[in-house]
Amino acid sequence: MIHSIETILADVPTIRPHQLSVTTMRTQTLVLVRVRCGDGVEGWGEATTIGGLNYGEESPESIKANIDTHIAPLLIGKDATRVAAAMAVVRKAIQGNRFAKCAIETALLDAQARRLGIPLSELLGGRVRNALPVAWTLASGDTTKDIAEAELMLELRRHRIFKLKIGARAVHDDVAHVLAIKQALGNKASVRVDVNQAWTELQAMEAIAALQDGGVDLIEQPIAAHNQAGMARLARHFTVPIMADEALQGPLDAYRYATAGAADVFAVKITQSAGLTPAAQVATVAQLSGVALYGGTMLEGGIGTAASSHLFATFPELAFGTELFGPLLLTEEVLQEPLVYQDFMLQVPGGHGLGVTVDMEKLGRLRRQ
Ligand SMILES: O=C(O)/C=C\C=C/C(=O)O
Ligand SMILES: [Mn+2]
Repeated sequence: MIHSIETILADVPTIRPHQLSVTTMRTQTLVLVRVRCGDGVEGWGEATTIGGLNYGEESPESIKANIDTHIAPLLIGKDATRVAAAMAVVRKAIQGNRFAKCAIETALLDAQARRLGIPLSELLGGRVRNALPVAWTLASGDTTKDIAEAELMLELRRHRIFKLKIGARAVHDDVAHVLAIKQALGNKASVRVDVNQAWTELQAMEAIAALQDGGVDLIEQPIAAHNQAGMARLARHFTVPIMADEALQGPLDAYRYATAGAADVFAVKITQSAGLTPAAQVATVAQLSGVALYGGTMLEGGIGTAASSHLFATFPELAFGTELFGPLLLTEEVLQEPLVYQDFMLQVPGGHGLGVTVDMEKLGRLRRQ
């Protein structure tokens, strides 16, 4: 049975400032959940988010408080081998708190997969691939630095798909920034943008026309998450694919977006979907409705990145790859063995459960006491 649930916060500096339209990150606060079971098996999950409360409505501190106070007590003593039943109790009793729910479900599924001696992916329907393409985000805030960084990533054969964070500057300046990078990289790389909701629909109409002409391959969440009708107009108006990210807070949003034709692509995020199971439902809605898929990140460390990789490995189609580079943005590694990134791909861990192990000595030094 479930013996204990511990939520650990660890502040890790990023390798460089990471500028989004909603915040500039210099550290990432990892939110790790450790579940220990009566049979000695333990499972891990992650609920890391971006910029405190700048990006979403849960913060590391609120996630820990709500797990410790409201969620863990529901689960202590429950049967650890019946994950769906345990999560049904949580989903019935707890409103919202999607990131917290994801970390709990991941930890329970990690433990159960370890108990069964199989990789987590095989508990999620089974993987169809062992490696995933991984994009890199250029977000230093300086066009010249971004171009140099992209050239380095190409040379290292680590990334050839680049996502540019824009929306903080004037539309004209952002467009010039993106086109300069696309110009510099040519067809050696795919260049995409993520606006993180920053534009009005009118700004998006003007900017996306220029980006489409400039050879940009994907436009992520250009306008407010609540403006579904606007996203549908943009998706119909442009040939460049429009991707929904913040708009997708679970399978019901996916269903509404798919039936309204409000996006060409869905960014699947396990935390934003409130868990691996609902994230799989988001992907199924996409597959059934002809919406393409992209594996998103919340800049998690190794635990959340591994969990996402196990789920994304089960998707029959993953037309736009993933952005599972979170650990590469951090200056400290919390896993005993880092995830393997090579030949522009992330290797989906083998082994039992998540297939990774936390370095407790390292985490002990990084965690908030
Ligand atoms: O910040 C990054 O580099 C990647 C993704 C983060 C959030 C998002 O996709 O909105
Ligand atoms: Mn995004």
